[in-house]
Amino acid sequence: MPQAATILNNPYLNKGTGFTYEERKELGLVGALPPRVQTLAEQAEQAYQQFQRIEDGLDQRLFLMKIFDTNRTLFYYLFGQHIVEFMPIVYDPVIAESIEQYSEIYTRPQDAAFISIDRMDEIEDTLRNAASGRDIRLIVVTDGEGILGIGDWGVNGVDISVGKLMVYTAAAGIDPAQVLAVSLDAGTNNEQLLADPLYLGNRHERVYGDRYYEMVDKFVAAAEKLFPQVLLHFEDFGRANASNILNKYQDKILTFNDDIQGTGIICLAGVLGALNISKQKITDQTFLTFGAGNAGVGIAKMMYDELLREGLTPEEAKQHFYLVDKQGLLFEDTPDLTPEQKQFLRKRSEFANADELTNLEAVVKAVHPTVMIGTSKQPGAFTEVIVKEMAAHTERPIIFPISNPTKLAEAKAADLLKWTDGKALIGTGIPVAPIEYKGVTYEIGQANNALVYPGVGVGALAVNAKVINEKMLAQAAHALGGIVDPDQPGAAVLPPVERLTEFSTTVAETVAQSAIDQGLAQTDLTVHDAVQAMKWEPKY
Ligand SMILES: NC(=O)c1ccc[n+]([C@@H]2O[C@H](COP(=O)([O-])OP(=O)(O)OC[C@H]3O[C@@H](n4cnc5c(N)ncnc54)[C@H](O)[C@@H]3O)[C@@H](O)[C@H]2O)c1
Ligand SMILES: O=C(O)C[C@H](O)C(=O)O
Ligand SMILES: [Mn+2]
Repeated sequence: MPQAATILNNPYLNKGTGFTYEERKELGLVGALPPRVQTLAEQAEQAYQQFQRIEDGLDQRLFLMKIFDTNRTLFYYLFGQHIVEFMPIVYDPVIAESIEQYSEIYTRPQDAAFISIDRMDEIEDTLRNAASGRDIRLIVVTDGEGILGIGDWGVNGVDISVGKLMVYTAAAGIDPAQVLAVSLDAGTNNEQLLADPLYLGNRHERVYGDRYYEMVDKFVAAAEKLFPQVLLHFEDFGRANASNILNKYQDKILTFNDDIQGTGIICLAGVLGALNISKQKITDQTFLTFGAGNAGVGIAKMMYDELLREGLTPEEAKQHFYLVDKQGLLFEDTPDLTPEQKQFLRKRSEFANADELTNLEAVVKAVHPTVMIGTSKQPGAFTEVIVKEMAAHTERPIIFPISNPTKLAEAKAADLLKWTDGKALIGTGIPVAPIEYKGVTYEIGQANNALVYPGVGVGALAVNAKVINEKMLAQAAHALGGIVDPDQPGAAVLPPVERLTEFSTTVAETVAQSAIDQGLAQTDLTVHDAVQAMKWEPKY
């Protein structure tokens, strides 16, 4: 291929009209671009004007992806300038639409690595080819089985890996040339995809069990071999596999599961922020988690560990938790429990009406939660009756309906404020604009793991941490909670997305310091220098 085309088609190298005349001469680009040389700021302004002419969210995303595909510096410059506006388009909730339509609207692989369970001998080549000589430090991998709350989307799920990585760079500044999105295609049980002639993944049912774990093992081994300093971020795996994978690798390699641990930290941070506002203690709270899957149990575990750190015994701490799933309140004799759910079961003898506790309303009446978190994928499950019942027994109910995307949220923030007369302390999965209620402007915290995983990952990478452990995660949660101004009327329980880059640095430094303090870091740099050294800036 002639040199001009090679450069102009490489998004890591291409500056488009940003190439100076000298560069054009040097690189063999003379005449291959319109004559005018633009600055990055001018290119961004032109792109933003085009963006503003597009109305539909998915079309806006496709436009931004076109820039991502052609000029990654321009993409991140633009993203950095419009972070609040672009987050819901590049990431959740619009990313859900792009995943559902991935095969139909596919144009480019976006540098992802596509691993197939049917070709396990090609795993190493796959990673090597997708990396194309890049020094990979961060992989976001998904098998697409539990995409947000929308279920099994097979290979289409790769978009969540691409999207999560975009947020990493925008928030914590990791060099986009050092990241790799990976799809593990074990098949899909999504009938719609299996019947879709355009579906781009393996057209067979999902493989579980030994062969599945053999694929994961081979992927992990190949990734560690090719990229010895890599962090493996697992995203949107199904409930049956996610914890098994985490438990298998978390003490051996640098890895974490975002849905279990990232979500746990952001919810702990949100609860700490809420308690700063209500001036209450975490040890006085009663936690109800509705939807006890990856996120739900991960959240309960993070809160439970916090109660232990506050000095409660395991027995005392457990008394603060109630898990509710499809079966209702989870008891010791409830059928079909997952191993993770078994950490937080209740005894039927605690209740006079245990057999009636098969739905959320009955459980809320019986246990009077002060913190209620929704990770159930059941839209509208936090009804007016339930929320009013909760609010009748606690001054400032902490309510986080965080199922994604928008259509799956357990409640809308505006309704929660109305039903509790402005008392609810709210966290939502997707961004929500400020809400006026009785003369107060309520800022709504976004309890989405995106506010915290970039800092955690980059902090761990910055000091070459050997593992990511509970202590680092807890300290990350506290670092975020501390950024809230609790005395402002209508204050949010979490810091605003417009300060994402600032608090991602705080989280990164906290995690890096924690790794050093625990003797788990491998660096000679100071924390500040190490985190700064990870930072890539979009500039020519
Ligand atoms: N805001 C965030 O940062 C964040 C992070 C992770 C997950 N989530 C959201 O949480 C939701 C769950 O994700 P996950 O990864 O835990 O999925 P999961 O499949 O592991 O868990 C979902 C749980 O909900 C339960 N459930 C299903 N129907 C129910 C019902 N009628 N009543 C009660 N429980 C029911 C399932 O049995 C399962 O245990 C998704 O919508 C996801 O988008 C949000
Ligand atoms: O992707 C998100 O928006 C958050 C979370 O990881 C989820 O699965 O919903
Ligand atoms: Mn997720």
